[in-house]
Amino acid sequence: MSDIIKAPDHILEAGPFIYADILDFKNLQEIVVNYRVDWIIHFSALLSAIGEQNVPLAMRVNIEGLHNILELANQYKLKLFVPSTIGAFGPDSPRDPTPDLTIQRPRTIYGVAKVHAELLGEYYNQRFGLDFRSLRFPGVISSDTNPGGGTTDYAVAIFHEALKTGRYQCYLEPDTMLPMMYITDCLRSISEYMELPAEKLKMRTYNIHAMSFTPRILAEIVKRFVPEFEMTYKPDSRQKIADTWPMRFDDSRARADWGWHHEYDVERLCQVMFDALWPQYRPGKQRTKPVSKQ
Ligand SMILES: NC(=O)c1ccc[n+]([C@@H]2O[C@H](COP(=O)([O-])OP(=O)(O)OC[C@H]3O[C@@H](n4cnc5c(N)ncnc54)[C@H](O)[C@@H]3O)[C@@H](O)[C@H]2O)c1
Ligand SMILES: C[C@@H](O)[C@H](N)C(=O)O
Repeated sequence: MSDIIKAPDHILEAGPFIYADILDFKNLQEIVVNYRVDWIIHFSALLSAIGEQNVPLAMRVNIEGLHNILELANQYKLKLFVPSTIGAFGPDSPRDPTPDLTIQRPRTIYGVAKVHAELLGEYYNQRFGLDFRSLRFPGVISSDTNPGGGTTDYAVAIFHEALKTGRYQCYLEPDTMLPMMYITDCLRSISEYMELPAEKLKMRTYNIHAMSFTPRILAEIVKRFVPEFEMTYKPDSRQKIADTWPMRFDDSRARADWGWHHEYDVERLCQVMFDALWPQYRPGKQRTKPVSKQ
């Protein structure tokens, strides 16, 4: 694993970790040679909301960085995975559901860079035979890391705030529906997809889906675990982004072509998030049993 930031202890304990700046092509070459790299999983990016706050940096990291990674993968014949996103669609795309192949005119630099990555990766695949693979992910939810500056961050922050303060002020309107996925499904999708023989793939970029919910729906479930929880709403600039994104993803092609299936729905997601975060915020405090659905 690599990054330009210092890794927390649990990452250092999990395996080798090195500094790598995706904007430094020579250093990337050194790493590939010295560590005998044969696959690249290219996660580095500025997410949608933070990208709008610093467009020049987002262009460098998300576009120039991708160019380096593609060139590197092609030069050393590496297998390459680049995640895409619901953010690769825009207001002109069908939103409920959004199919794999449709109009893509995103309105964020993040989305524009992801469409660029999808197209360039597919071009390198056809032109040079590069084994480029991409999955378009919903908002990914995990208890391991803090939200990274995306439009879907509320669906992570809500769990921390519910346990920490019993309150959360949501920056999206209560009925804004977005596709989401639990991290375990996300990571499993990458490993299953990357292991597939190339002949199984009819496309190089697939939508994958797990669940869709609104802030209101999520707040109602959170309340079953933390009965005192209260959510208020104060939409900000992220609302404008969410309003242009898919509400539900049509992932039927991933399901048909290579057997994609999700295992976590919103109920199970809440269960695992509270299982993981409860001891951190309420150590020694008896876990309340979730109130069952009315
Ligand atoms: N989190 C989601 O909901 C989601 C959904 C769809 C797709 N994705 C994609 O998954 C990937 C990872 O997302 P995330 O949520 O972990 O984002 P994140 O913001 O948490 O992580 C991005 C990482 O990129 C690193 N980075 C920034 N500049 C760099 C540089 N010059 N060189 C090397 N590393 C650099 C940052 O230090 C950071 O650790 C992104 O490509 C994102 O588009 C994420
Ligand atoms: C959806 C995804 O790409 C990211 N979580 C964002 O909101 O920007």
